[in-house]
Amino acid sequence: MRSQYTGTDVCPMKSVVRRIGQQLFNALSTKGLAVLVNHGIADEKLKAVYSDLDNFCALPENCQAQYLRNPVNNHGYVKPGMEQFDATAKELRHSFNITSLSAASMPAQEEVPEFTQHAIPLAQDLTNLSRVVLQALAYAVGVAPTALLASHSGMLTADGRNPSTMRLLYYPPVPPEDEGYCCQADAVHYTRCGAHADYGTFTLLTQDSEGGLEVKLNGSDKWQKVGHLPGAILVQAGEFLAAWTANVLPALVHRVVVPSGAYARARGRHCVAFFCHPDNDAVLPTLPLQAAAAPPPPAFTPHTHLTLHHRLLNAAHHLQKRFRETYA
Ligand SMILES: O=C(O)CCC(=O)C(=O)O
Ligand SMILES: [Fe+2]
Repeated sequence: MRSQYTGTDVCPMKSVVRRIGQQLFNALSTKGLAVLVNHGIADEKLKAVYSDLDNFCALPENCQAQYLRNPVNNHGYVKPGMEQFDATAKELRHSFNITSLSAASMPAQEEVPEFTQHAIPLAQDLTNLSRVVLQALAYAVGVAPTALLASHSGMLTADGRNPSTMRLLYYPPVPPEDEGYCCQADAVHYTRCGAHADYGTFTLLTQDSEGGLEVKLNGSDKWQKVGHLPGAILVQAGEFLAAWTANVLPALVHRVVVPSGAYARARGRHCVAFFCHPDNDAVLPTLPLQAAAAPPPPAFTPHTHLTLHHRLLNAAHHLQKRFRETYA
């Protein structure tokens, strides 16, 4: 059924999508985070992509260099240290951002044999799942069912009108606390991913079982660990959704910490994040819920504190600003 979706088509199972919308809205408004199960994306597809990224990360540096991120379309490889959310720590993370599905923009067959065959269908699945989430959200916030689909119509179309991105992430093992580069001498503090909120509408996040993801749930200033629920996909509200809903659906602040204990530190961690963004020229309707009093903004952080000025920036400018702040 999914393959019938084209651009702004509405998912035919209206009552199901409506119910999902209500549950999503409740979870995102009270916590900033929701969990999707029975979404139809097989775990094998994720594992295959995790392993392709391992193979990419094992390539010689000069070979990886051909695929370095292009700042114009945000597509490509981001090596450790190139993107920093936290200026006080060195972030140990390899990412491969995918904003174009053309085979030519993927690692070559001779270098990582099945990268393209695995990444493209997964990106299509996550785009389709994002469409269901968009439609569900539209019901929940009381706008026309097609309103959010229409303003996110260019996801992964590679024509430059929508910055949505599927990102593959690999966090390499780190030495035990009491030895190596992670501790003393240079006094540099290392982490896996510094605290931030994502920039777009929402993020779909899948992770392996290694742990380390922590969140500040709406209204709380305490970091809480996100456990691993096999097969589940997390939905995290982003800054654009927060701005559009006047913080009724606040952006989720999250980070990934280096685990403690030699065993856990000796293992790498994998994740796939699908950042769902509006089209660059999207004009979203005013929400009926904006008439209601908006809750106070979350306690944290430099990245989520959206001023009126930010809200007036269009989605594309906001994203470019965030890229300038975080990419070397
Ligand atoms: O690895 C993760 O679980 C989160 C990654 C992340 O937050 C990001 O890339 O924006
Ligand atoms: Fe994130």
